[in-house]
Amino acid sequence: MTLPTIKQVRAYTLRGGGADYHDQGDGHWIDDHIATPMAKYPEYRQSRRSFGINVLGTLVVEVEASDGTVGFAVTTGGELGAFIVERHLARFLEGAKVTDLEKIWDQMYLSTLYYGRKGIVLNTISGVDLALWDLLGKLRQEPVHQLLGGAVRDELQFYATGARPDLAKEMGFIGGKLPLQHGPAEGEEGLRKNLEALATMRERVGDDFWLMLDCWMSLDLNYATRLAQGAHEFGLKWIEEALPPDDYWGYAELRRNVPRGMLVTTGEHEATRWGFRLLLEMGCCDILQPDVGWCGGLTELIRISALADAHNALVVPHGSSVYSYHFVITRTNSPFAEFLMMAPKADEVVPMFHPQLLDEPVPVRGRMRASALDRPGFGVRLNPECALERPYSH
Ligand SMILES: C[C@H](O)[C@H](O)CC(=O)C(=O)O
Ligand SMILES: [Mg+2]
Repeated sequence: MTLPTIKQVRAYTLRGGGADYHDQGDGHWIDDHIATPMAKYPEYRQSRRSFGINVLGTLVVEVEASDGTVGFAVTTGGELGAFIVERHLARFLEGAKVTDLEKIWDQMYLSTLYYGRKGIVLNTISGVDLALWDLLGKLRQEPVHQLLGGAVRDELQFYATGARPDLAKEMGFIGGKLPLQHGPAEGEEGLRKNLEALATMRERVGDDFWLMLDCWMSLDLNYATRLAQGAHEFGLKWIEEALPPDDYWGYAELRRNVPRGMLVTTGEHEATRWGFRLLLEMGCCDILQPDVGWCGGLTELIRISALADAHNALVVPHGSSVYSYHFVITRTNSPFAEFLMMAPKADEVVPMFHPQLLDEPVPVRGRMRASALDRPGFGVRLNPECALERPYSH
């Protein structure tokens, strides 16, 4: 079978929610006094947008094949990502075979090593990689999960991240992950409020519903240990991203410190097989949470997942909508998935990358049939009502 070659790569930016899911308006739960590493500065405590959590915006990568078929993907990356795609990475794609995913990944990664390795560069490489998978699926008229080896179960099960696990329970999710609101700078009173919020939620959801805390890199080892110990009586299932992502040593110690049965999870701000290898070999966590749009894309996630499996660790990707759904359904060591509640009050299910994608599937009663993913590529379209800008070209 002769497949076309890659004719052109284009990068666009988009604002307003979607892949940069922190880019929301006022009154959204996701920006309401959430503990962050910046919360030690009181002026940046109430809102994450105040310190720039939404400065990047969405990056849209389009890859057009010589027969006119277009694959695309969205991730967090905005104008910086667009520059990297247009002025640097495009050269490794244009003229290449559409099946050259491994070679293209290797060239993108190696050629950016001198300024890349993690962060925005890996977000961008992920976006290009996901657009290539989408293109390949469209050309072969197969969903990406089929290209990955096929579904290992009939449906996905989701836990929900948001301010209202009690409503998530009513909506059929298997668990709820609350954002931690107070960091160490808010002292003993903050710690008490954090535990009270968990206790209140436990009371509302009853004993059998999973409750987790997302600490978004905001704590230190001592505080995280005390929080975990205090949270044990309220049945906390896992403590997530308690420490800054570079503190591998702290995570290893936290994992030894937490009460028996409580899990330590992290990885949404980690990238590549080498970053995850550190987390695994140092015994930092029980569940790895790579974001498919940030960790190096699907091509890299396949490697991360195999490495995790050999260490008996689960992989439950962070957010990332369809890019995560197509992966999780194909892996036995990814038994469930995350759903980020993007409704401002976390009181209804809206597509995670709303409004940027059309045909984005959503969980119904906390579940998604594999058949909901049975369209070519990732099965989504760009919403033509969202205004694309192309800041650079080549
Ligand atoms: C709620 C968290 O602070 C963050 O916005 C999302 C996240 O870390 C997660 O979904 O996990
Ligand atoms: Mg998280």
